[in-house]
Amino acid sequence: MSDTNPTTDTSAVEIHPADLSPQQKVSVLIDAMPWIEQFRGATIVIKYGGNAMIDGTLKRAFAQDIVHLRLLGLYPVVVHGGGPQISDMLGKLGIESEFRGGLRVTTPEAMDVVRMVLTGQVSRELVGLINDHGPYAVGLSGEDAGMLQAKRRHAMVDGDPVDVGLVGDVVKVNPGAVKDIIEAGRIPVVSTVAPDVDDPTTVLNVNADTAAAAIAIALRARKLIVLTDVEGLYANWPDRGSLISQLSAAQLDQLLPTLESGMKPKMEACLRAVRGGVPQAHVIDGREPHSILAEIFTSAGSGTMVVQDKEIWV
Ligand SMILES: Nc1ncnc2c1ncn2[C@@H]1O[C@H](COP(=O)(O)OP(=O)(O)O)[C@@H](O)[C@H]1O
Ligand SMILES: CC(=O)N[C@@H](CCC(=O)OP(=O)(O)O)C(=O)O
Repeated sequence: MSDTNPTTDTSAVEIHPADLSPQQKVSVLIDAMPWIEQFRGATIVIKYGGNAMIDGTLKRAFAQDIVHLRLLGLYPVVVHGGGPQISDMLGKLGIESEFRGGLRVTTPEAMDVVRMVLTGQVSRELVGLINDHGPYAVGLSGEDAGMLQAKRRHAMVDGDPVDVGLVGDVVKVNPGAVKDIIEAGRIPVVSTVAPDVDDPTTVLNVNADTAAAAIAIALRARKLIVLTDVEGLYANWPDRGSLISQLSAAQLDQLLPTLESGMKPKMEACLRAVRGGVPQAHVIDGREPHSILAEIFTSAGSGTMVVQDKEIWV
């Protein structure tokens, strides 16, 4: 593969386990073994986007995959979003909601709702779904044990900075609390609200993709996996034939200015993670049941993988 052309892959095969012969089942296991061995003991940060939380079946499959990772000896850390859920609640409460440059304009009134929905609704639901399998999940927010600190930021619209209210970027991660939970054999589920580094009594709304990248770097994770509602990154969105299966950080750097909001923070997060020392960052399809397992434990992988510049696979 050339240094400038990311690989594209459009193949999608749907097979049910009952359709496999015993020999095929054994080949699947044999294919998975080296990956299980390679990632045993690894911390994997999984960002679960609000748009990927489509229905109960998918959410249960997600929770099951997270528990499978733990049982196979990996250390999953879930960082969740909840943009659509926040918008729904703001709508129900009659509070106007607007995005500028991909960030929600967050008034103090809206911030109360963001915090309530992320920590009191989305986190509780995910913790409950994971704990259906055993007492694994512990929910915590960026406010707990000083885990995250954020600095207020602007959005960029047509090259100009625009005020978006109580919105921040993570500037400091103290991973102690998350590590304690992992060491206790449990699964941290993180909500990305964070105290303002310049005024700790104020809490800021943080984009969950970029927060997940910062957490992955601080935990020295082996992978950041971002689940969303498309197969991965398309070179020519919305051309479904242009899915990129892998690209280097340098290739992504070149592509970033061409990307639209939605995918832009996700790919910025992947770039930040890889440049911050995370060996691989992935964007995968959260609408596909068990796409996390397909990504980690199959040779083909799934979605789009961003790797360090020297690691591009041919
Ligand atoms: N180049 C691209 N490749 C894939 N998706 C893209 C691209 N550009 C824009 N998008 C949009 O980005 C969306 C994913 O971002 P978003 O809606 O913020 O997801 P989430 O809630 O999972 O964080 C996709 O559904 C798609 O509409
Ligand atoms: C500043 C900002 O825009 N914050 C996001 C936080 C939630 C989020 O990122 O959720 P998804 O991953 O589901 O998009 C918001 O208020 O929607």
